[in-house]
Amino acid sequence: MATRLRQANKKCTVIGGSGFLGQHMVERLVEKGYAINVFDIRKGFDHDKVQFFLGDLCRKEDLLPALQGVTLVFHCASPTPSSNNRELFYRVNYLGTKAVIEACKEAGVQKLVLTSSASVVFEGTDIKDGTEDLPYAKKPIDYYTETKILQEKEVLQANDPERNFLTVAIRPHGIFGPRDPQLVPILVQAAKSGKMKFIIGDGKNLVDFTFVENVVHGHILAAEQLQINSPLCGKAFHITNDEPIPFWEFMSRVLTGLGYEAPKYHIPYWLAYYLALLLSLVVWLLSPFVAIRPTFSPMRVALAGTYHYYSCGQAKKHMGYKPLVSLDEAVDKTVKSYPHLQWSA
Ligand SMILES: NC(=O)C1=CN([C@@H]2O[C@H](COP(=O)(O)OP(=O)(O)OC[C@H]3O[C@@H](n4cnc5c(N)ncnc54)[C@H](O)[C@@H]3O)[C@@H](O)[C@H]2O)C=CC1
Ligand SMILES: CC(C)=CCC[C@@H](C)[C@H]1CC[C@H]2C3=C(CC[C@]12C)[C@@]1(C)CCC(=O)C[C@@H]1CC3
Repeated sequence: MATRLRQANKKCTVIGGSGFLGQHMVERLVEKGYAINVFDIRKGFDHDKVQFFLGDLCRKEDLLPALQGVTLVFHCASPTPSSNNRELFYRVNYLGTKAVIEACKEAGVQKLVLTSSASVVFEGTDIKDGTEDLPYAKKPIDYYTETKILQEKEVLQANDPERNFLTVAIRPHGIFGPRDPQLVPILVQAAKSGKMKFIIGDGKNLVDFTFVENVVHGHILAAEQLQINSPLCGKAFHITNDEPIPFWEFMSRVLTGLGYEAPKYHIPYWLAYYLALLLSLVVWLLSPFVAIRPTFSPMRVALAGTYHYYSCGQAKKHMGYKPLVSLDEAVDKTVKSYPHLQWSA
């Protein structure tokens, strides 16, 4: 009987479990002895200890079978930020998250851990050691962030100890690591096409890049510490590597690690920003005739040329969080995991 209860307590569902973060979450949860359901629109991998449920999280009837007998749900699904599809972000991140909450309540789930994003407070201007009490961005930098704000608010408001339904949001920033389909592949693509020659601004702006295993650790700690009356209930927590690094130093380390040249010419921030604005205007004017998605966008210039690093003091205090993998080790592991992206003459 005791074993059955323990097993039920360790059964969880990872929504978005086929994605980059989701798959790393699943691997760690398996190591920790959890029984796992993955819910996703696609099957990203195979694992004999994982049960897959394919469906759209916007549909409660798709979700319910994946939540039966489950006490804990991690929600780390989202359309990819680069899709820039307003309607899709709104539907999946906002309406879909409402469906997740309803389905969790209906299925008797007790804990919901959302993967939010530190960018919910970022408006394109400097943030140094930002804490969780910064207000949500009034002018979010893109549609993705706009709907991450709506999503986070919805999840935190759903916290309801009286009905034994507890929620918490984790706000990571700049997740990287093996199998990331975004950061390293986009950078390498840019380097290959000769677009990584310029440092935007003076190159001193500090940014958080967070190794995926640390992000996973933060999520699991949050889930395990989320109890009635705990300070986690209905709150958001930054999870970072706690080692902010100049944005361009990080880019250079990844690029040189893979055998590409580091950017070396400086371009003033304002010039880069206005060039990117001009380029988006041209892209917009041409949009009836041709669809172009430029690497160089005002949003990316803002991410690359401003300070944006966050304090994870609250996670340390209330969850006992401490990054497991240092930035040096993390960059090393990441670079080694992309042998196919190494420069070759
Ligand atoms: N990658 C990063 O640097 C950061 C990511 N985040 C958040 O972390 C979470 C995970 O991100 P990644 O793993 O990088 O993204 P990803 O794109 O690798 O994974 C997202 C997963 O969600 C699934 N999904 C999308 N729409 C769905 C739907 N309608 N129904 C069911 N599944 C659906 C996708 O199939 C995919 O497997 C997201 O919520 C993202 O907003 C937050 C901060 C930074
Ligand atoms: C810090 C953070 C939130 C990182 C994750 C996002 C990254 C996937 C992109 C954010 C800024 C992007 C960017 C480029 C590549 C991809 C990012 C690092 C460029 C370096 C690509 C080449 C350029 O034209 C400049 C871009 C600046 C921003």
